[in-house]
Amino acid sequence: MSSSLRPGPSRWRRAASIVLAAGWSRPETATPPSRPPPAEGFRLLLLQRSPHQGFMPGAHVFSGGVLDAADRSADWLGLFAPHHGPPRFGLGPAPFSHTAFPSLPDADDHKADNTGTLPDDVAFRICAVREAFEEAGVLLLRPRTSPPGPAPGPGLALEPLPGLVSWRDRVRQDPRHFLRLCAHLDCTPDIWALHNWSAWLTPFLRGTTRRFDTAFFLCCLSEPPPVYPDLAEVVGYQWSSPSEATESFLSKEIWLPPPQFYEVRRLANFASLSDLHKFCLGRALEGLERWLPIILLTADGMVHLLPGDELYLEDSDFLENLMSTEKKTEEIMKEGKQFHRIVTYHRHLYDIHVTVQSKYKHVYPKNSVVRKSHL
Ligand SMILES: CC(C)(COP(=O)(O)O)[C@@H](O)C(=O)NCCC(=O)NCCSC(=O)CC(=O)O
Ligand SMILES: Nc1ncnc2c1ncn2[C@@H]1O[C@H](COP(=O)(O)O)[C@@H](OP(=O)(O)O)[C@H]1O
Ligand SMILES: [Mg+2]
Repeated sequence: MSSSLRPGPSRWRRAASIVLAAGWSRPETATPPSRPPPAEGFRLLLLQRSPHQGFMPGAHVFSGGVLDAADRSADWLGLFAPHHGPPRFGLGPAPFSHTAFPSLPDADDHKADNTGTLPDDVAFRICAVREAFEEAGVLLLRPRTSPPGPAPGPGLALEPLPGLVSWRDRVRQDPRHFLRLCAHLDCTPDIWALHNWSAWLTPFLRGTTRRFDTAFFLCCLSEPPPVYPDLAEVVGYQWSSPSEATESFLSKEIWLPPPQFYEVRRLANFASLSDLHKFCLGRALEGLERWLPIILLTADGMVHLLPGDELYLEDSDFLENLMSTEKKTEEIMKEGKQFHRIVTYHRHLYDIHVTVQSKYKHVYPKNSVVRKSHL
């Protein structure tokens, strides 16, 4: 096995994303009769990125984007008062923090003076809520008069906003308008409905110039809100259960990047929205590991190695490196035992292998089995 070096540290963009899971009671008009109804009682919002995006063009992803200084502004304090404020804004005790591999060179927005700004736990949630509004027109807000603390069950998005298009244009042009929109509606971002779920670093691949350090939050809604793609960054959307999303991916209707595929498969462990919601509440204190996938190029494919896999090396050289081997993927798989990896055979065929125990009370996906007919 060899490693391949590329000069220069990447510029990391801190970002946030929401996995929006909604209960589903609509008639099954969208499911063709040839397909069985989905096994899971909830669906996930997948947004289709524009083919003109510089990063992951055309991919189906969860809504999300880069943290803006406006998401951390102390101007939010007045809106959260009087019920919520520093240090935790009603988010409950801080989750355990875990020794994180890798440590990153400071993100650009961290180099600025951070005094007087909101804590990360709040700012990333505001970012994720703002991006869901910008990209999908979904408003995850809560009236300022609501009782403090997290809601006991799945929530609801706000009704469609009169003047959506002009508000959205203003927010897209200047994210500071999002605070003004919230003040106008006498609401705050529903930060309490966003549960820590995962955190992914964009893996190193030759030619990848944009890399993200993304916090993924999970948000359960009792029913799917109307979605209005912005038709700029996002050109379409679908609500799919984990099994439907997997099927759409395998049948080449949609393309999912590996981390999003992993999350979809992980969510296939849950039979219902209430199970998923209870699970999120139950592990609120457990904290997260931020994962840097390391790419192993094989003679005929690519493997995304994840922490815990026997080939994964906690070596910061792999922030700017990949591994390569002259062996074929099948040979590499036969040689190993301790797996936490996504094997990519081709653009529309990934296989997840997990033989390690999950950490911090999270769930990992079940092994997925390659159908030889797809190879
Ligand atoms: C939400 C994003 C940060 C997008 O930000 P943008 O809307 O472009 O400002 C999105 O990049 C995201 O969800 N990132 C988290 C994980 C990630 O970076 N995934 C990319 C993986 S690419 C990959 O695995 C290599 C491949 O193409 O096979
Ligand atoms: N009409 C459009 N078509 C394609 N990409 C667009 C677009 N309008 C904005 N974008 C891109 O979407 C990204 C903004 O994403 P977000 O707000 O989710 O972080 C920016 O990419 P860059 O990050 O490359 O500048 C921006 O250039
Ligand atoms: Mg985006």
